[in-house]
Amino acid sequence: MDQSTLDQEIAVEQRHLDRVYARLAELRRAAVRAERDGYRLARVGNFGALVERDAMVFHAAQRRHLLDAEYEGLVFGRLDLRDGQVLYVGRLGIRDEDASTLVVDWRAPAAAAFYQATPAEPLGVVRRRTIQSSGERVTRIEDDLLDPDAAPPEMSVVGDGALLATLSRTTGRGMRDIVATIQREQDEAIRSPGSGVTLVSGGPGTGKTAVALHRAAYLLYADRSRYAGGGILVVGPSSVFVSYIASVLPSLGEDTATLHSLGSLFPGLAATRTDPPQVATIKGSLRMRRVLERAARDIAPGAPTELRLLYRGQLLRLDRTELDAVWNRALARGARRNEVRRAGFDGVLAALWAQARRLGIAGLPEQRAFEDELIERTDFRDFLKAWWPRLHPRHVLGWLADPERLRRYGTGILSGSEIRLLSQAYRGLAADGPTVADAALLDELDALLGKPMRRARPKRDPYQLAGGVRELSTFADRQRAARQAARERPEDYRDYAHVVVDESQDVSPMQWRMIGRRARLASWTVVGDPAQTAWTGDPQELTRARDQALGRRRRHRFTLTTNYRNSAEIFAVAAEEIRRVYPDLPLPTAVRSTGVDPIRLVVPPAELATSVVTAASALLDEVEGTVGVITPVPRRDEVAAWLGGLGGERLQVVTSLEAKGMEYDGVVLVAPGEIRAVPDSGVRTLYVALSRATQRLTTVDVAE
Ligand SMILES: Nc1ncnc2c1ncn2[C@@H]1O[C@H](COP(=O)(O)OP(=O)(O)OP(=O)(O)O)[C@@H](O)[C@H]1O
Repeated sequence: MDQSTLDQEIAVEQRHLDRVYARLAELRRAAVRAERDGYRLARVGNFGALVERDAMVFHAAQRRHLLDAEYEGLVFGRLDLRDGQVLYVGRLGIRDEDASTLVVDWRAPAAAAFYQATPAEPLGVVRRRTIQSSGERVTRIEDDLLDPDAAPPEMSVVGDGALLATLSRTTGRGMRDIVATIQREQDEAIRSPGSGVTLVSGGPGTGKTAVALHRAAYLLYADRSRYAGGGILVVGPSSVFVSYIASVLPSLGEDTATLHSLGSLFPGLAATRTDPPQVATIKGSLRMRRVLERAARDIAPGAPTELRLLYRGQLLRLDRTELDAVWNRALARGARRNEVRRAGFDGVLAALWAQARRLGIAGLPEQRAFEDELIERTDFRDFLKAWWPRLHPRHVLGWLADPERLRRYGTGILSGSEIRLLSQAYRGLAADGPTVADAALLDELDALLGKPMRRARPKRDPYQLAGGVRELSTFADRQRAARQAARERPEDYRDYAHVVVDESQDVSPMQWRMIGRRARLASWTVVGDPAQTAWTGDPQELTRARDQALGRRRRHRFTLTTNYRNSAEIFAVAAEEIRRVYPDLPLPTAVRSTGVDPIRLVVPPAELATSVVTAASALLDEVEGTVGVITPVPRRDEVAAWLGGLGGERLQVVTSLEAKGMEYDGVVLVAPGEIRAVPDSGVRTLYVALSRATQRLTTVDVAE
């Protein structure tokens, strides 16, 4: 391919891009005009005009926001079809003044061929072109000739593959969007039906996360009113991971999805602390539900065990047995304790009334008046509050820190050694706060305790200012408030229209229940890789819990087979590791080779610190992007201290568990032997850690 042909082809695409950006500028001006007209309308001053203005300004502002957000790389593809038609594919659809199509949205059916056409099945596409640009300038084009027989003689074909070019680029701190280079098997999963459950599996680096996020964007495009209305919830394993992927959805023009880590799904919690694997396994087991059921019905610590009241000179007394009888009656048949407090109180009043009658107290009024009299008394009200307090799940979780209570709740459900382990783990609860696994237990307790009866607080209206005027001062405020209103749902919102679960192999049975509570009306996308699981509990229990959450919805299965992340040299090391436990596991194929083998160091314990620091500095010099230092869980803080602030923003220290789903250009893996030695899940966790790097991997092991 000579330079002049390439220049000519680039010039052709530049002309189209110029037209698109000129049209974009026009559309943007129109949006600004609509906003201005909206404000003018406000001067009319009546209420109807104000409401109309709100709507007009909001839509215009939204449109303008979208046009601004999608500015970079707006057009990234071109299809030359057999019938001579040319289609441009981009981040959003744009029409010319005469309604002819300038750009097709990548999610539209017409754009599907861009991702699905292959030489074996060209789907009417003769040439597929990927266009890269910077600002408004075309910088590079790459072609695939899919149907040579149908190509007109003057058609030129340039470049040597957009995919590999994208893959060799360095990574920033966030995940990149791959909208220009989505591959066919990925596209099929992205566009699978919105209903039911879409299950996507595949080895490390096969694009499961990328697919899940692009699918969320696709669903929002395909049926905006349904998915933006109900909302899409994306659940990832850790907060490190959630901040890593958070950049992708806005870059796809979507900021309406809600992202949560497993530790932040329970309202008001942002747990990042993890438990040792054996403890996490106990906390994740469905048996915990039965343990929590017992706790949720138990008397609160320090609650009075009898009631004594002096009434008109006579002692009224309910002893423990009588109180327990009232308690059990009120809590019969699965009633939820916070919701039946009133029934408990009524039971106490009824028992006292019966006693007063038996005692034949002189001047006893009617039952109603007797009860009113007691309820007025502070000592009686204090008793009720202490005997049947309104409980938050955190209170009840806190009871598990008392070894005697835990033993009582766990007997016959957990083994003696499990109770001891759990008891030890909960010793730190008050000081360190709940762990990630506790989030699911809090959520379970919330379901068991029920909602306390409270008067509902009026919901805040983002447009409402003091004095009841629906007004906002500036345009920026209005835009921010409107976007926030779309995203901000009540803290315990549960009616999502779609739920995406990433790294699903690490969701414990109790966590499946927690997610399931938010997905009763939802369709699902579930992505994961069983070979990367850290779960060490009963696999059947895990399947059962997952199936229960997913219900009877129809399942659509997809498998991804190409590893786009690791160089072939790096993935070979990871593959060797996982083969120890799964000799026959089908593994993905890594498409890219760097010609650089990973470095394996083994050093005496005293030299570990200096070796890790040296290796990290070397990688910071060698790669342009990020370096991850992955450590065994107990060593994280120690290793972070060795490294000080080395590398600044470019370097991140994470544990082998936090590394899940993450990606770095260079990885230093500290003490892989210690990660492998963790019972049951060690090899799988090491496999995850070994498959995080795109360019360089150095492992630093400790000599025995
Ligand atoms: N079609 C593609 N074009 C370009 N890059 C891609 C493509 N598919 C995936 N990638 C890149 O490959 C890397 C791995 O993708 P991703 O993290 O989604 O994989 P994963 O299957 O979730 O991995 P893991 O299971 O190891 O966490 C990312 O950098 C992603 O951007």
